[in-house]
Order: sequence, then structure tokens, then C-alpha cells
Amino acid sequence: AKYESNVFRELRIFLRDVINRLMSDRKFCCFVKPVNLDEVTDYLDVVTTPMDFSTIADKIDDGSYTSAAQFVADIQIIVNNALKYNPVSDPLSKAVRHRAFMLKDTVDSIIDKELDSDFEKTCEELKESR
Ligand SMILES: COC(=O)N1C[C@@H]2C[C@@H]3O[C@]2(Cc2nccnc23)C1
Repeated sequence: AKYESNVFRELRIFLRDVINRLMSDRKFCCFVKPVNLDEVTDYLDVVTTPMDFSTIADKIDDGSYTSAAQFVADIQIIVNNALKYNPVSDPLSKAVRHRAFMLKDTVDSIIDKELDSDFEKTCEELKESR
């Protein structure tokens, strides 16, 4: 009821702050929008679930996330997609892979430092009661 909506509102505010910081970090520019399927014509042959920061931002606003763990899972999809599509070989791929590893560690660090574990536990418990 009122309590639940306050908790999930708090979660949305936290997640918007995190995704906004990621979107404004130039090193993560390749993750901001969906990979352009007109330009990268074989992308969906390799990647089954495209994901990007703008899609995550929409999901925050839609109320799709009832825990930070679900948000982190979508970040992990971005990371896994980048590692899968961009083989180690060529320099451009190497750069995308490096940024994917940076994204993973950056988000894990933010969550560890800034997300209260009791708050996340409350979100998980409320999610079950939905
Ligand atoms: C998260 O970003 C990526 O996985 N990629 C892979 C694509 C291949 C290469 O770089 C990307 C975008 C792109 N667009 C046009 C032509 N070639 C490219 C970024």
C-alpha cells in the first residue's frame, strides 16, 4: 500500500541517479542507445536480448524494477552482449570489451558503496508480497 509505494519510489530515485551517472560518463557512450541494427546487420544473429542504458531508464520509469538486483541483471545483459558480440581480436572490439568490464566493476562498486543492504532486502521482501 502506501509503505510499499514509498519504498519503490525510493528505489526509482536511486536507480535514476545511477543510470544518469552512467549515461553521462563518456567512456560508456557505446552503451547509451541500442546498437544500431541497420548498421550492425548481424547483431541479432549473435545477441538474443539487446539492452542499453536508455532502455533501462524507461524500465525504471515504467516501474519494472522492484529491486536493485533486477537493475544490475539488466546491466549484466549489456556486459554479456558486448563480450559476446565483440571478439577479442580487433582493436575496436577490444575497446568495447574493456568498457564492458569497466561498466561491470563501476556498477558493482556503486551498489556496494551506495545501496543500503537493509533497503534492498526490504525491496526483495515487498517484491514477494506483490
Ligand atoms: C555495445 O556496443 C557494441 O557492442 N558495439 C558493436 C558494434 C560493432 C561496431 O561497434 C558497435 C557499433 C557499430 N556501429 C556501426 C558499425 N560498427 C559498429 C558497438
